[in-house]
Amino acid sequence: MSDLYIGLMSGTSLDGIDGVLADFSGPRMRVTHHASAAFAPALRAELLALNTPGDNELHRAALAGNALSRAYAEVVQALLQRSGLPAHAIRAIGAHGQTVRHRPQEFDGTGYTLQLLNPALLAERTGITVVADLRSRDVAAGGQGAPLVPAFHQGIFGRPDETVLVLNIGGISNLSVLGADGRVLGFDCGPGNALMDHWCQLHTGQPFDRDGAWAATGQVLPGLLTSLMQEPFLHKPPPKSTGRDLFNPPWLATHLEPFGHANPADVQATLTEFTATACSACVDSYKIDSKTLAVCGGGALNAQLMRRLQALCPSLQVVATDALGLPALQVEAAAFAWLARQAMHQAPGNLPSVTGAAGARVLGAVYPA
Ligand SMILES: Nc1ncnc2c1ncn2[C@@H]1O[C@H](COP(=O)(O)OP(=O)(O)OP(=O)(O)O)[C@@H](O)[C@H]1O
Ligand SMILES: CC(=O)N[C@H]1[C@@H]2OC[C@@H](O2)[C@@H](O)[C@@H]1O[C@H](C)C(=O)O
Repeated sequence: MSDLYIGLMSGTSLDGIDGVLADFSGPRMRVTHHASAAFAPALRAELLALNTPGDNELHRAALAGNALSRAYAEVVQALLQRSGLPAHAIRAIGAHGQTVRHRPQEFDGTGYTLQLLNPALLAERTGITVVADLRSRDVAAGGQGAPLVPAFHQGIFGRPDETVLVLNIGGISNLSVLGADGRVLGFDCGPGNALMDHWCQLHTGQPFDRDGAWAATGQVLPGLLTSLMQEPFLHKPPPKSTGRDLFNPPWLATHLEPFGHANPADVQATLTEFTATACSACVDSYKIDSKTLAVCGGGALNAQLMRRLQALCPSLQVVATDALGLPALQVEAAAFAWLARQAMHQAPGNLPSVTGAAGARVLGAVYPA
């Protein structure tokens, strides 16, 4: 049996799907192929709409899950084509799905986390075993169900001689603290790109601020930054996770109200500074003997954000994970390939030290080929 897995991730940025083909047969996992696909505009709009309560949600969510699964299957086909491998060479696909609600430990004490997908359709279309719904078991065990990547980060980036810090800046940002002694912490820091993307789309028609070039033309508004930083989530101790349920356009609008006539470029500069400040505050509490802050996710490509992170973390060298051997845009998808492998080996995928779950658990539901 091969030791090849596919990981598929579509995250809170809602920009599209990242897929990797990962080979676990050597001493270190190796990504051999990467493919990505932007969402079709109608699918993106529907997934975004499904993040908030609306009419006929169950039906719409089921159809969006089907459409997403077809789009996932196309990314799988692209990976197979690029690698020249047949479907049966792949042991399993780890498929994240699209988070549309994330409310762990709320309401009835357990809460829920919901990633849209039709894993049965994905297995049917690809002929490959699918591992999906990778967060629910951790939530059922009293955990946050997120972040799940720290255990994978430890295997790839951990070092015996320093505490390595890995910051993922997707729609939401999360930090992994990889202790030299093998202990791992991790939690969501708060905003990543989601608010910046929303503001950029609204005022420039572009889906994101390429390289942070627009933000770089603005001036940070100190009053707005102070107001944004007062969000209670940012001051809660871990374990903690968040999402678009909190950091969304209405949340931003409330904070913007007193700054009604602000220059849009200044607001973009402030949102970029907000992400950098919220992340650097997390880093500050955990940097101990660290020398490097390794950044992954699309935020690593935002040059202005990276400059601001470096300015706010002067004792660390801020680099994209590319410098450590895994390109920033491949890390999350690779983590879901690893999570699928864990599930297929009946091995735990979560870290109770990160999510707060009652114990280590095998994550995911398996849909055989
Ligand atoms: N060249 C670039 N310049 C600035 N920002 C960029 C660039 N490329 C990507 N991004 C940002 O990265 C985002 C995508 O990041 P990523 O794919 O890591 O997010 P995600 O996986 O959806 O989120 P999450 O980690 O929260 O699940 C885009 O929406 C955009 O904001
Ligand atoms: C519920 C959910 O989808 N959470 C995502 C999201 O995107 C970033 C951050 O919020 C993180 O907690 C998580 O993703 C990564 C892959 C994780 O679980 O580690």
